[in-house]
Amino acid sequence: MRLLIDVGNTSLKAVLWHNEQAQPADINNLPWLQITEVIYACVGRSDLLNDILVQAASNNITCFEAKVTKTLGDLVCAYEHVGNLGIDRWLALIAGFTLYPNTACIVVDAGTATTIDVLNSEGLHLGGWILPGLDLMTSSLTQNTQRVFDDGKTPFTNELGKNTPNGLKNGALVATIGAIEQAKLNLTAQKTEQATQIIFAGGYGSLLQQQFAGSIFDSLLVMKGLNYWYELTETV
Ligand SMILES: Nc1ncnc2c1ncn2[C@@H]1O[C@H](COP(=O)(O)OP(=O)(O)OP(=O)(O)O)[C@@H](O)[C@H]1O
Ligand SMILES: CC(C)(CO)[C@@H](O)C(=O)NCCC(=O)O
Ligand SMILES: [K+]
Repeated sequence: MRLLIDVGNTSLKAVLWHNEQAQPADINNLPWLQITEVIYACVGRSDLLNDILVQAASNNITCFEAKVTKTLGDLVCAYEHVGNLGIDRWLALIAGFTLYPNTACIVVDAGTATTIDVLNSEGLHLGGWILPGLDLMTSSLTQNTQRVFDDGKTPFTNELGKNTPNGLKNGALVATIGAIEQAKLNLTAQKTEQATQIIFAGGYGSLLQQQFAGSIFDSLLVMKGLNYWYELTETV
């Protein structure tokens, strides 16, 4: 089985991949005797990995760090400086491209930040945007104003706000929805015949998915991307 690790800005996530399925991994009690390789990606604090990489080395298990490259098969990165693109974004794109071949995709990863990446049906990454995540949007407002407050119980909805927490929470949600709508325009401009697949991942992915008919939420998107990255990179 494979150990897959995604180090983000808020948390480190790990799963064990076995028989095409993900199992939860307890990073304090890993089944080293059964692990065949470690594949990891990091946009956050790399020191969080130290302990695991040392344990892997002492068990003679090879570790692979996923990196962004200009191309991976038919997938082409939009960035000129590919090393600047977050590896989590690249992995989510790899997963989108592999799960929905020949389909234009908008890939949205909604965690600490919300990233929106646009991929045409040929595998060309057209680029994307980085927005503050929903919590960062609201906390930056409550922390930098005197009178904007959250009550800790108001949900995010797309309705007009009629009190301050509603205005705050819904403002963050509709800003994010609006950006996804804007992303769609970049694909219709490309005369794509097929419908665009919108794919959500991340802590707020499920909430956002409910705003877009026909879209999907995949909590394992980045992990699947890690697996595909490894398989596609090894066979090249
Ligand atoms: N059901 C949920 N489970 C986990 N997080 C949730 C949930 N609903 C909302 N969130 C929010 O999602 C965010 C966490 O998302 P996620 O785990 O995708 O990324 P992250 O670890 O914060 O980001 P990064 O990958 O940069 O570390 C937090 O802001 C959290 O409040
Ligand atoms: C935007 C985040 C923080 C999202 O996790 C990550 O993808 C990242 O650190 N990206 C680097 C900047 C970029 O993607 O252009
Ligand atoms: K993330």
